Amino acid sequence: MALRYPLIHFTRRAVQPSALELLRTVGQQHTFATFAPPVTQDATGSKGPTAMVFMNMGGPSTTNEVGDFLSRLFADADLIPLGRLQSYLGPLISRRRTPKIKEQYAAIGGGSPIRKWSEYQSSEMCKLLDKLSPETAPHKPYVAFRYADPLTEETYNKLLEDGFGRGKGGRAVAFTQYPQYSCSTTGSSLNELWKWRNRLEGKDGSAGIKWSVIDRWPAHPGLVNAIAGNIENQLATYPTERRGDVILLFSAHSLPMSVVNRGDPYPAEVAATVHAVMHHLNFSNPYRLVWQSQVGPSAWLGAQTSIAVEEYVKKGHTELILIPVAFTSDHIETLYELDKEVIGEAGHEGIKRSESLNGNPVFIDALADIAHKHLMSGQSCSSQMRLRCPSCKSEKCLQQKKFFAEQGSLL
Ligand SMILES: C=CC1=C(C)c2cc3[nH]c(cc4nc(cc5[nH]c(cc1n2)c(C)c5CCC(=O)O)C(CCC(=O)O)=C4C)c(C)c3C=C
Ligand code: FES
Ligand SMILES: [Fe+2]
Repeated sequence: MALRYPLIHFTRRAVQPSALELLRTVGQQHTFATFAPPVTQDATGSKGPTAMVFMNMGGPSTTNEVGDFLSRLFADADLIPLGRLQSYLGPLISRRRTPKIKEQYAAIGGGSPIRKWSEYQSSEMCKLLDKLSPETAPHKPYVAFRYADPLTEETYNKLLEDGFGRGKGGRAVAFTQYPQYSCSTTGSSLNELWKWRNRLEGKDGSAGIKWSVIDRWPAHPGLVNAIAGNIENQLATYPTERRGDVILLFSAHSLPMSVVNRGDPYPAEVAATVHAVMHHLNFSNPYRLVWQSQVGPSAWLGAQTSIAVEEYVKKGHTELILIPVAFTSDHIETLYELDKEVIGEAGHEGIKRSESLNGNPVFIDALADIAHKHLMSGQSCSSQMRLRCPSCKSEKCLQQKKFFAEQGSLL
């Protein structure tokens, strides 16, 4: 069998809180021990508490966690299908890849900031949501990662300890933090959530947690506004007379062509984000969407970000802004791949990057609005999520989608 992953070549108000402020805020999160167990309706008319579960891939918080992170990632057949050899090849590839990736995390400060940002974003969003949606308050923030702590299993157990499910009912919203849906990212997180739901609550799930899913939000006006604000901030650093000629290079994590050809919705949804941002900016600048972070020798969706920058420089374009568009916080692919490799190696001071969303208050308002609209809609998931990829053969996808769709109306 051919080895697909051969052993190792393999704003507006964008004021970011300081690390200290962050710690303080996270420390002030609602402590759930004080919450009453879920009820259908309390004396104030609230149907809460409502658990708001932020789903994402996660990342190693320290370099010591890189090995475990990669071994979970290469064990995920929804992301990297290695067939019957998965349990043999996955650990082998991840072990061989660990030293290189460890160095990259060391170079960006010793770990991924994703946990810190996810905890901050979810707790800030819940505070806003308590005001926007008293009917479903209080809202309790949770984070469930696919490959790093807190893992989905741990978070599901926490939900049960906190009085949701197992005969007590209660409502939880699985809120993907990937704005654009891919079966390799959000799909994988939902498969994992569904797996732990079956293992920890049993398949019949009588008075189990009532789940609904926010499965995509690629063109939400708040997301668009936050990305556009960051671009405008960076554009303002160029001289006025040349500002309109700066190339805007939107960059998203690529997908293997096998996933694209299966009919994955991600490329079209990323393009929808880019178009909405450019519309918001009144198409002020020339732009392109390019794709980064290809791994291994198989064919991936292009044009590749690093090559696009090199080629534009060769054509004499040395003023361009790279814009991360498919991830909501910093990670090695912004801080290492874009900043150190692509921009660092290009060696032109006119080549810059717009900020990631991180703690941007415009973005946190957007999260609250997305969640509020979802809670008011009563929908268990979007109609788009009910449809499988045309060439999907996965029984897991079929059952998972059926489960979430059958949660029915939540009003
Ligand atoms: C929306 C974003 C992402 C998509 C789509 C995605 C698909 C995808 N990724 C791999 C393989 C790897 N990804 C790795 C790291 C990684 N991936 C994303 C995002 C998406 N991936 C991020 C943000 C990160 C970095 C996390 C961080 O904390 O910094 C890795 C591990 C790193 C490495 O070994 O290079 C692999 C491997 C595939 C195969 C895939 C689509 C099928
Ligand atoms: S792979 Fe897309 S629905 Fe199964
Ligand atoms: Fe990835």
